[in-house]
Amino acid sequence: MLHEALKSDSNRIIRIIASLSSPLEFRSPLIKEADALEVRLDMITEPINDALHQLRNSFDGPIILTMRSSDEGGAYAGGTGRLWERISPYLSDIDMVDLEIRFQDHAERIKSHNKSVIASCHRNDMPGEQELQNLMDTLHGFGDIIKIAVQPQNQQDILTLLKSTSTCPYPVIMSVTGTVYRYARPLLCLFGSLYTYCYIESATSPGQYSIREMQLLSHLLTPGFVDPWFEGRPVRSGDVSGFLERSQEYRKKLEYQ
Ligand SMILES: O=C1C[C@@](O)(C(=O)O)C[C@@H](O)[C@@H]1O
Repeated sequence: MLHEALKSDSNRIIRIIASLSSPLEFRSPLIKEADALEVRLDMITEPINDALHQLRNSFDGPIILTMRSSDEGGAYAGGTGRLWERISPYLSDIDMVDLEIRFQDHAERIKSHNKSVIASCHRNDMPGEQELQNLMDTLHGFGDIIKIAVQPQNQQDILTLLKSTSTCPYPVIMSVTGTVYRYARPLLCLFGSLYTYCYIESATSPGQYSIREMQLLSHLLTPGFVDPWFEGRPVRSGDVSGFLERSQEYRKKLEYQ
């Protein structure tokens, strides 16, 4: 069980959205270890009013409602006309709605219900730097947070994504689709992406890490978890006495069971 100290550590900058594709996952003990939850309504066939209400009462982080279109990797083929009837019954128990560009006309109505909009775009290719910037501007036109998931083709694309994320003028979630460059998922958080998506029991997109895997990556990659050996001063000139005790104390707080 992830030690609470790990989740509460303000240094942890790789924050996890657990993407849920079945109400059975709502009852997982791992739910509490996510920073936010995404309910993939397009992948759920039965009504979830009661299950979502119970989830709302048991989870204190943001809950996102997503209806991913079949054109962008999801299972929803109902078009924009039916979207409102599908999502409106659940608005009282969620905080944000993920809206693709094709559904942007619903943004103001969602905001009028005091819900935030994650304006999203998912592509199986890799846009250039300028196209990425234009896409960010388009998404910012209707979203409180922008989200872009693209498929890098080479390491240069990864550098482009990291640079675009780190210079993005808006609150951004940047992700990669596919498995070849999945390692970029946690790195994008180190360069400014607000969250990375993971799964609890079944992946909702190729290349996703499980929440357990991402917790470990978050622990190992987040600057606050680097051994306090240097503590900002070179070992040679610093007084290294007490390092072992300090690092053992530090590690005690972060023990995994
Ligand atoms: O947009 C995203 C990111 C995602 O596609 C992923 O690659 O992890 C998973 C989706 O559920 C989510 O809505």
